[in-house]
Amino acid sequence: MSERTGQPGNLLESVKGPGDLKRLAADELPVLAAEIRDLLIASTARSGGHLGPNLGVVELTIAMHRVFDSPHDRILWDTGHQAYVHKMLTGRAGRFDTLRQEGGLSGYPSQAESEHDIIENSHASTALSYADGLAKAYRLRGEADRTVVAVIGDGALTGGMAWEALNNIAASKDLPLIIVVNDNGRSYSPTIGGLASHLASLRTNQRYEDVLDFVKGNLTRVPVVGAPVYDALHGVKKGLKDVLAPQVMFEDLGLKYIGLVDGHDEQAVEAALRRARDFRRPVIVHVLTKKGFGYSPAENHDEDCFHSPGVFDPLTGEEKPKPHGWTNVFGQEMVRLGAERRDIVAITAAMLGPTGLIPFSEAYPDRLYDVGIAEQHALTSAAGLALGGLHPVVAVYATFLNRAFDQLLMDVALHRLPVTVVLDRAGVTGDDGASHNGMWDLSILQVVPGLSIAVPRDEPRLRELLAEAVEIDDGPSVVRYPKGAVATEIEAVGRLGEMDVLRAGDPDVLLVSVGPMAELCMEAADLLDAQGISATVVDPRWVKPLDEALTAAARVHKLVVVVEDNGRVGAVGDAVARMLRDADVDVPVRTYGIPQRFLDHAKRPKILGEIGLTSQDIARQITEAIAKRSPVLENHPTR
Ligand SMILES: Cc1ncc(C[n+]2csc(CCOP(=O)(O)OP(=O)(O)O)c2C)c(N)n1
Ligand SMILES: CC(=O)[C@@H](O)[C@H](O)COP(=O)(O)O
Ligand SMILES: [Mg+2]
Repeated sequence: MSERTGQPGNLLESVKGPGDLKRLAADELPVLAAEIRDLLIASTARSGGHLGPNLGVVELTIAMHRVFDSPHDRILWDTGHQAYVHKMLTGRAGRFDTLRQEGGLSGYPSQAESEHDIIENSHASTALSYADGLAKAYRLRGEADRTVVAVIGDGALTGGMAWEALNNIAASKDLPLIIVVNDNGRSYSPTIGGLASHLASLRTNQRYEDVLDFVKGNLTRVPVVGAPVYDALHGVKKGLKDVLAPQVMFEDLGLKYIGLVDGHDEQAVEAALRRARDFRRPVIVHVLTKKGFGYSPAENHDEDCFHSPGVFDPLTGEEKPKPHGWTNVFGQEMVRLGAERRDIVAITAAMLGPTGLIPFSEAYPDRLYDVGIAEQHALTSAAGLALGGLHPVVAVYATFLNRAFDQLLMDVALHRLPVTVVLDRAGVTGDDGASHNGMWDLSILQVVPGLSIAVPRDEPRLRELLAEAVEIDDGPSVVRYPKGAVATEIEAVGRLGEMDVLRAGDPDVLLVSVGPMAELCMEAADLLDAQGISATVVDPRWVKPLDEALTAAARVHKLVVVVEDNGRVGAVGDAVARMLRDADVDVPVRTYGIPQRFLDHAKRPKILGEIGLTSQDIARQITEAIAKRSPVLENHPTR
C-alpha cells in the first residue's frame, strides 16, 4: 500500500482541470485512480467525510470529465456527498487537507469554490429536477449544444422528486440530458423498495447481455447468413431484453436506456457516456458501482460501507469511538417503549443506523419500516398507520423534515393523528454545511395546529419527554435534539407549571432555556450574578404549546430572555413574545438563537461561538439590555 501522505500524487497533482485529464493516455488512468483513492482515504481519515460514496465513483468521475466539457456541459451531483473526486479533477486536489474544515473545502459542491460546481443543497433527489430546468433553459437560450449530466444514486432515486422529474424529462425528447444512475445498491444500508429490486434484477440479469454477446460472437462468424440473423435478433432486442431481463421500466417511460455498465471499468464508462452524449436526447446510463470500492475496510463495512465515517485509522479502518450520543439514548428508549406498547412502530427514511433505530429493528423487525429516501411518504404512511390504530414514531434528521411539512400539516395534524416525529441533528450540525443545519423546525412547526414540541435538555429529559410524546393520542408530537454527545445532566430545583426551574433567582431576568441550551444558560446566570444581576432559569420542556405559567413568571421579572438552537425567526422566542403580548405582559423579551441565514460549514462549537450562542455572549447581551433599560426599570413597578 503506498504511503498515504494526504497530498495528491504526482499524476493527480498534474491535473489542474478537465483539460489536463483529457490529455492523459488511457493507461495512465488506473494510476490516477489509485492516487485519487489514496487522497480520499487520507483526507477523510483525518477529518471524517463521505469516503464510501466517493470511492465508488472514482472511475465514473474520471470518465465523465473526459467525455464532457465542464463547465460548458453541466455536471450535477445529487445530494453532493459523492463530489470529492469531481473536486479533485477540477483543480482542488491540493486543498483536501482542509476538507470540511472552517474556511476549507466544503464536503459538497460549492459555487464559491469552482465554476464546475452548481448544486449546494445536500438534500437528496433534487438533481434530476435541476437538470430538467437547466436543459430547458439552454434549449430556450439557443445553447442546445450544452449537455446536462445528472448523477443520481440508487438511494436518491427512491425519492419522489426524482420521479416527478423523470416524468417531465421523458416528455422532452429533444433535451440533451444524461441521467447517470450510480447504482451501488445502497443508501446507507441496502436500498429498499420495488425500484431497488428492479435495479437489482437488472444487475443480476447479466444473462441478457451474456446471451447477446454469445449470439453476437458465434452468429456473426457464420458466413453470409450469420450477420443478418444477428441483426434480426438484435432488432428484436426489446423483446429479447424483456424475455431475458425484466421489463426495463425506464424505456417504458420513453427514456433511452444504456446499461448495465461496469462503473469501475473507466473505458467502458467512457464508451457508454459517449454513446449517450451522441443521442442528443434524454438517456439513462445505468452504472454499477461498489460503495467503498478499492478500500477493504469500507467494502467490508456491513452497516454502511463507510458512508460517512468519523476520524479513522487509514491503515486499519478502525474508527475513533463516538461518544454516547442523543441518538443512542433515543434508540435505547425506543426498545423500552416498544416492549411496553405494541402499538408503537417506527419509520426511517433510509437512515436506520444514523437515527439509532437498529436496536428497535432487531428487537421488533416487523414493526420497523424503512421507506427509502422518502420523507413525504414517511409522514403520510405514518398517518395511515395511525389511522390503522398504531402509534408511529418517524425518525428523521431535522433538516429533512422540511421536505414533509405539508404531509405533517395536512395528512397528520389536520386529522389530529397520534404520530410522533423525532428530529435528530436539530440545531447547528456544522460540518455538513448550510443545508444540513437543523435550524428550521422550531419555526415552521409553530404554525401547525394541535402539534406539540418537546426539546429535552439532557438524557433523562429525552427519555422522559419521548415517553410523554408517545402518550399524546390526539395529535402529532415532535421531540428534537442535536447531533453528537448528550449534554451534561442538569436536575431541576423546582417546577413552574409543567416547566423545570433550573435556578431560582431574584426577579431581574427570566432566562427561558430551550433544550440543550440549559448548560449555556446556567453558566450565563453565574456570569450575571457576578454583575449583580439575578437570573431565574427555566426549561419549558414542551415549547409548544407554551406553559401559561410562563406568563405569571414573566410578569414579575424585568426582562425575559429566550435562548434556542434554531433560527431566530418565528421560533420559540417569538412564540414567548407573542404569548406575553397577548396576555398584556409588557416585559421586554430578548431572543437569542441562530441568525436567519445560511451558515458556512465548520465544527458546531465554532459556529455556536461565531453566532453568539455562548454563555459569555448571552451574559454580556443581557447585561447591556438591563443597563439600557435600567433608568426605566428602576422606576417601573415590578409587575
Ligand atoms: C432528503 C434527504 N434525506 C436523507 C438524506 C441523508 N442521506 C445522505 S446520502 C444518503 C444515501 C444516498 O444514497 P445514494 O443516493 O444511493 O448515494 P450513495 O451514497 O450510494 O452514492 C442519505 C439517505 C439526504 N441527504 N436527503
Ligand atoms: C449526506 C448526508 O445527508 C448525510 O450522509 C450526512 O452527511 C449525515 O451526517 P451525520 O450523520 O454525520 O450527521
Ligand atoms: Mg447508492
